[in-house]
Amino acid sequence: MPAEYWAQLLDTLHQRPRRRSLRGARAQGPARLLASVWPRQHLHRNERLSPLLQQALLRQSWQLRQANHHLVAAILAAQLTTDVVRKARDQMAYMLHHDPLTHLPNRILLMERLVQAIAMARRQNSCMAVLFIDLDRFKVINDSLGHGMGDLLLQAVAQRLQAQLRTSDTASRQGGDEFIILLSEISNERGVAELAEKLCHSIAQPYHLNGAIAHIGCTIGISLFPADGDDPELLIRNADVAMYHGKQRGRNRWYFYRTEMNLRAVERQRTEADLHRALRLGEFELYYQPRVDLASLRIAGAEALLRWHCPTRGMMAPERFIPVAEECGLIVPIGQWVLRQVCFQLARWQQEGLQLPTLSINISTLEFRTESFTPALRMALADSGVDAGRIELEITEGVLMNDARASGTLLNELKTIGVKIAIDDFGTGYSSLSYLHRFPIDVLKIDQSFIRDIDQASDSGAIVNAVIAMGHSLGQRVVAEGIEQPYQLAFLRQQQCHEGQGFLFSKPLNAIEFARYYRAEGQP
Ligand SMILES: Nc1nc2c(ncn2[C@@H]2O[C@H](COP(=O)(O)O[C@H]3[C@@H](O)[C@H](n4cnc5c(=O)[nH]c(N)nc54)O[C@@H]3COP(=O)(O)O)[C@@H](O)[C@H]2O)c(=O)[nH]1
Repeated sequence: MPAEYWAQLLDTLHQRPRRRSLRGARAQGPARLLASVWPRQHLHRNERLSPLLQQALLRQSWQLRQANHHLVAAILAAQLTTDVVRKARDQMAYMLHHDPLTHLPNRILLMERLVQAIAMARRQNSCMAVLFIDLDRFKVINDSLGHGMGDLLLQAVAQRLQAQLRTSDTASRQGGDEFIILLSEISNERGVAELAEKLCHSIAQPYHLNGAIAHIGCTIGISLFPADGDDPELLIRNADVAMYHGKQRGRNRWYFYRTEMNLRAVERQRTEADLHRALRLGEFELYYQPRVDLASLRIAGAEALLRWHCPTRGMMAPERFIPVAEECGLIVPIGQWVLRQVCFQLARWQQEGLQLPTLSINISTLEFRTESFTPALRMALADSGVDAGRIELEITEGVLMNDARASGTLLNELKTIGVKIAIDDFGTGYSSLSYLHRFPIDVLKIDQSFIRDIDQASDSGAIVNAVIAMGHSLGQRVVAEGIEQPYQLAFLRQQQCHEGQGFLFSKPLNAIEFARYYRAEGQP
């Protein structure tokens, strides 16, 4: 055994450092070395170790090896534990930074990368882009095919997005059907536009999901650094504003952010706040547009149309505020106000001897689907004492066909109340003819776009003819909207369209003007 071995062994046995005293002895061989540290009686005269000591040393040596093995095992165990901990830590970090469904980076990771990309773009005096992507009509897929299919679709969309990007770009999912892409190195707007176009095209290709085929589009809003913002939040917000703006224009397209869009968003918020006040302070008024029986040219009824006397912005047409009211849910209390107002106006006119046969009301999707709708209608009818048969509810095709089964149930309930049902803007939406036949519908109102282009030779003329013929055969009254010209009236009368409405007869009038107009026509 080398002297060093024995020296280490003795160090271990005595558990104290002996380096100083050993230094000199080491050079002289094991016996000298031991003699320097070990009591003299354990050495033979020829300076060999006594058997007793040899045994003790071997035993200690063996114990030391055992101790070493335990130490190695402990180190290995510690190493294993560290690996498990590291793995768990890595997994947690991954989960914290990624969307569990698509495995794309989530908002946290995107924000980190945005911060880095902005810093880099600043240093290099370069540009970058943020693309806010929202799927069009994803809810319809989710509702019709189920949430499982919806999840598969989102995963497929994530893959298609990633397939179009470079490794330096980041595609992230924000939740729901919203994705954000960070393009960290862009040369010009044109390149971004081309990529956005490719993304729209790719997303719009059919999806084969567990045997079903789904179609979906997307709307993309784009903001650029540094032109549209110099921090992550602002870039995302402006891309979102551009996307939101796009949703209202035309879907499956991309839109660069423009400052005016933000003004529009601010305007929308202001409208929402003002609508609350309008309801509270009674700033709404109903106007009435006569509906004329085209055979006799006598007034057969009227349509109630909402107007808002906004103290700061003047008279507001419904197109400026109904979409906002629908989005924020205020259309429900506004609609209930309209219902009561219409019923009480009819009752008032009746007391004044004005016998208007029918008064129609526009009903929005949200109102129609709200549970309080039929109770509110019943109450308005009961409180005003008006005959339900004189009230007509105008509902669009879209409202009816979006959950046709529930629509059928609700329409039947409305029929038991006794009100009439009209399909508004007929021809512009999607209707299944079999449902049209089964639903208890009294009136089809042909959309004014067809009347505008009416002409014996035009497609619109052919469509109008077909709707009139269908109405006749299904026993439904057909009303043409937007009659402005005598030739349109002549065409409709020739085709035996039942009723018409439009500026040719009268614009919408307030209640006093309407009563005057009605009496001037010589009607009771
Ligand atoms: N949920 C509710 N929606 C409502 C209510 N009141 C109105 N609306 C919705 O707003 C839409 C627009 O209404 P308005 O600006 O009043 O326009 C109506 C008419 O003024 C217009 N019209 C009528 N005749 C003509 C014409 O000859 N030419 C022409 N260019 N426009 C004309 O059409 C509108 C009526 O259309 P319709 O409802 O399809 O019969 C309105 O369409 C409602 O959707 C409300 O109380 N609640």
